[in-house]
Amino acid sequence: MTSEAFDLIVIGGGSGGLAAAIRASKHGAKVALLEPKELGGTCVNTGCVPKKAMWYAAQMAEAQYIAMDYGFHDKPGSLDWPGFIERRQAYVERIHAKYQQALDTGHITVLREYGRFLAPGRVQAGTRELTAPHVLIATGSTPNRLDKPGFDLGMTSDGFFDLRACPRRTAIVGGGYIAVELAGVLRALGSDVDMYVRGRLMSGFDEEMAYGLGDEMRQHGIRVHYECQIDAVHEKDGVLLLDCDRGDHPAPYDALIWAVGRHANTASLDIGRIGLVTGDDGHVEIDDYQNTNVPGVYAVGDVTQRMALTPVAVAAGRKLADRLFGGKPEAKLDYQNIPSVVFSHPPLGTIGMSEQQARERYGADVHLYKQSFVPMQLALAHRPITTRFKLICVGGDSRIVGMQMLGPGVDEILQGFAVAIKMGATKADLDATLAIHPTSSEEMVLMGDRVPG
Ligand SMILES: Cc1cc2nc3c(=O)[nH]c(=O)nc-3n(C[C@H](O)[C@H](O)[C@H](O)COP(=O)(O)OP(=O)(O)OC[C@H]3O[C@@H](n4cnc5c(N)ncnc54)[C@H](O)[C@@H]3O)c2cc1C
Ligand SMILES: NC(=O)c1ccc[n+]([C@@H]2O[C@H](COP(=O)([O-])OP(=O)(O)OC[C@H]3O[C@@H](n4cnc5c(N)ncnc54)[C@H](O)[C@@H]3O)[C@@H](O)[C@H]2O)c1
Repeated sequence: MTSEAFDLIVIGGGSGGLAAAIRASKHGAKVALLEPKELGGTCVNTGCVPKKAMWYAAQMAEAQYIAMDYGFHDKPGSLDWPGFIERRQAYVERIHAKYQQALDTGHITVLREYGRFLAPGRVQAGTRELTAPHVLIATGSTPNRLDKPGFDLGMTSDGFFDLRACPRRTAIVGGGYIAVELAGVLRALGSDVDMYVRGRLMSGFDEEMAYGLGDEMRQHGIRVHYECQIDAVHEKDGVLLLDCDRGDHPAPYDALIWAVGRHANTASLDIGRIGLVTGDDGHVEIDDYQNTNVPGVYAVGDVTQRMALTPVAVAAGRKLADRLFGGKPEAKLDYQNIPSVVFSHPPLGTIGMSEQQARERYGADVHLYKQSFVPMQLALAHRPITTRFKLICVGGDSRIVGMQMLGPGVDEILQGFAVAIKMGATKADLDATLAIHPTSSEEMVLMGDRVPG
């Protein structure tokens, strides 16, 4: 086996790995990147990008009904699903090409192979052996399936992206990001959707917002079954039947989607050889600087299970490259106040703490401001989707420690407020900002008195 020396070996060409490799090459490092599949990883190929494309299609489907309410008399049409998938895939391929170009510009050696540790600074890639003082694990995660009878009859989010038509009736198991997002998309595109949720929707999110989302999803025609587990799945006459622990006998389905979390991709890495420490659920343990327990071996992104979001993987990868090669020995990602949007129907935006987390940390010092309203666009259409804004504040100066929003448009509203919160904004800073009228976002700077309690 020939051996080639690099400054950095990156294992995984998804969001985190690409960001680290490209940034390190800009700092002059000689980099090898290992990726056996398409460039871009989960986000580009089976995550954010195709998901958002489907979400946009779903928004278009809904807009047709709003347009009819406004007096446009055309009948709503249904999506040319295969045609749209082609358009979606063409967009994804443009992203692949852009990544390839950036890798070429950085003179990064790309090997379309799985990486496997031979020793801490030695990695096998097919028939080649690579060495480097620094190795980054950025191998991401894979969707879970539960281990119960008939469970292989269902698909995961990966399978959803392979669909070539809208299933007539869909069951979704899970109540997290992927479950609520796919439920909203499928419903809007014409599927009859049931959700089976072990506890509540979006656990870890602000409870009031999560139940608010459940209410809106119900209004949207999605049946949400709370505190319900599926024990087995059967196929009969071409349809899927579920056994539910509550003894219900749900209707037959054409498709079943498992959205029950993801596990870290470490199996292919042979981490036993280097004594890498992983957590109970298999994720790679890291410190604040993305160091693992093995000197010279780092990890970023979903494989660490620390806020499994693309911008987090990207920022962690870039900070690490800056620290190792960019003369910034203290560079690290600040994991506080990371904004996130769930592309549900309607979307849910969050930054900072939920009310429950704030009360646990600050007790009686927590106070709230709330606003709810029907957005003008929908009031005109007689579609009473309620937008909910909630500010979670602490202290005499009402410093904002959490901002929660649920409603149409919040996916684009949150980012600007996230800047303010990162800068330490107080309620008085919002009050001092003039409204942009008439918008939904203006309600965030027009909130009245504290909510009692
Ligand atoms: C359906 C869905 C929707 C999502 N939507 C959003 C969203 O809207 N916004 C958002 O911020 N996040 C979203 N996410 C999460 C986001 O996709 C991930 O957080 C992000 O892709 C993580 O990047 P990563 O680099 O850690 O891993 P990945 O992007 O998964 O990349 C890991 C790469 O490593 C490769 N690999 C694995 N093992 C090896 C090996 N041994 N050798 C070499 N290569 C290997 C894999 O092939 C893969 O390409 C979504 C995820 C899903 C599943
Ligand atoms: N818009 C976005 O930014 C976006 C979108 C999709 C995914 N993501 C990221 O990807 C990650 C993975 O998404 P996800 O939806 O798979 O995970 P998740 O952690 O958000 O949700 C997992 C769900 O599965 C349920 N679950 C787990 N084990 C179960 C069991 N044994 N039986 C029944 N239910 C069970 C949980 O209760 C939870 O409702 C997310 O945490 C998020 O970080 C982000």
